[in-house]
Amino acid sequence: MELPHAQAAVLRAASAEDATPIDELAAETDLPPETVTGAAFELEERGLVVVLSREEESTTLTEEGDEYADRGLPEVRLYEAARGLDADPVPMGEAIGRAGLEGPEVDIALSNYARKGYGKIDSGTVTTDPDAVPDTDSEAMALDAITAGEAAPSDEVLDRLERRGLIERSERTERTVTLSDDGVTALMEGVESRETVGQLTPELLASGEWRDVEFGAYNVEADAERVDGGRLHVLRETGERVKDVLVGMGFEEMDGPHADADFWINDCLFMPQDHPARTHWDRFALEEPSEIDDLPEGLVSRVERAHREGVGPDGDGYHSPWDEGFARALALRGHTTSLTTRYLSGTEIGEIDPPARFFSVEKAYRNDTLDATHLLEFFQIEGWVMADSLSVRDLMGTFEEFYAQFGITDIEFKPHYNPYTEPSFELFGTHPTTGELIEIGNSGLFREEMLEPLGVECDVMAWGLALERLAMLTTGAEDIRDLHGTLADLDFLRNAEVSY
Ligand SMILES: N[C@@H](Cc1ccccc1)C(=O)O
Repeated sequence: MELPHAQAAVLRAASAEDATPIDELAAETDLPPETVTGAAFELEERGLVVVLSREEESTTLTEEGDEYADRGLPEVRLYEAARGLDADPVPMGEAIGRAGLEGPEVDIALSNYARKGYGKIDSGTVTTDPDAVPDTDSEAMALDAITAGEAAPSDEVLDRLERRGLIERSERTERTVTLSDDGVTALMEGVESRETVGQLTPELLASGEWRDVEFGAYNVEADAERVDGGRLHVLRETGERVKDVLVGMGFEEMDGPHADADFWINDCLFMPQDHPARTHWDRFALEEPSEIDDLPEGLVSRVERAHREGVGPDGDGYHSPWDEGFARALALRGHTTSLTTRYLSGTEIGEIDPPARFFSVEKAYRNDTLDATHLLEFFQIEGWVMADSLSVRDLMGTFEEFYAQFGITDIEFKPHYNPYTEPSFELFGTHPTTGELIEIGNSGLFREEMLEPLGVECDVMAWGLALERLAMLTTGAEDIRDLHGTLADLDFLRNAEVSY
């Protein structure tokens, strides 16, 4: 039988008794592993070998892990150094010096010391717990086992080492090749190798040689090196997708300033000036410039009147002070509803007649406490629909249609309160992995006290949805900080898929 060179070599190197790993065949045939894999699959297609694939998890030490495997974990070294000194408690500086800890190792030692029960660190001194046994430190033992290529330690220890950046775990496909009966027969009858050409070159073309050579087939299943090229950030990708969906639903995009007057951010929304969200605690005020130059005069007095007296014959205002200076103050917008008030007032693109639909996917800024579901700046999916007659059913139907585009069909609504909408609803979605209900948005029908001063005479339903929360539902991220910011998980960002 005549076979291309690589296939003939692999066939000769394979055995009928043992399953030989690709790496071994590569070493034996002096061919690159990708070529061996390709040849093995082609031989399997001819029925001459059997290729078995198995997923293997491999663990390797990082540079830092390697160093600790060699010199000991910083916290263990600190414990041993402190034990060796004749005092208890030991002055910290002395223990650190004796342990030979330098630079970042000092913090690493201190932060793991108490966690592992080696003793206490208190006002510049170190105490040692006489019962601690650093010789059996599970992390140190795991580092040793990995170095020696011994059986994998428990997942829990591996997780901790991975979080400390001491190991890297990766999955690879391990393939083995075994001769089939037909393969053995072919070898006994004799196999000759024939050269094949892997790549068409300008020389082959120019010389006309391409007419006579035999080209090797492409193997699209061969293992290839993984290359992490650049890609759009999941949030950006989700945002782009949201825009496409909304444009598809007939919405037009709004645009406007990130730093804006409180007038547009709050006063036009019938937010009383003494509302708790308007204190300096919650907003990022601008120092320079601190005030907007121009506000539309007529609108300012209509808004002031609504705040003081309410709207309509039975209207009632807030009976609280209203000050134009307060309305002029500039801040980073705490919600993108400032774009909605600008557009509804007619100052951006002129009067808007019903029916109309507008949206934005833009940043908002709040002085919140950072946690798994809150960031200081985040993207809001703002939107509103203006029509002659709208009901809560229209609002719910719009959300159902919107979220269904992302595969989310189980949103829940909860009655809520906003000074500018009546009725108001909060939206919740179920997290795909934790099963927890998370808040994904806020919505309602704008009330008269807001619409009348803006000169809007028909119904408007509106909402602000959190883009990050939508991304958490579609990607399964459990912590918003995995998506965005200094703690973002690169692996997650490389692999996350935006599902819809
Ligand atoms: N501005 C609200 C969202 C919202 C917009 C419009 C109407 C109702 C609610 C928020 O940030 O939570």
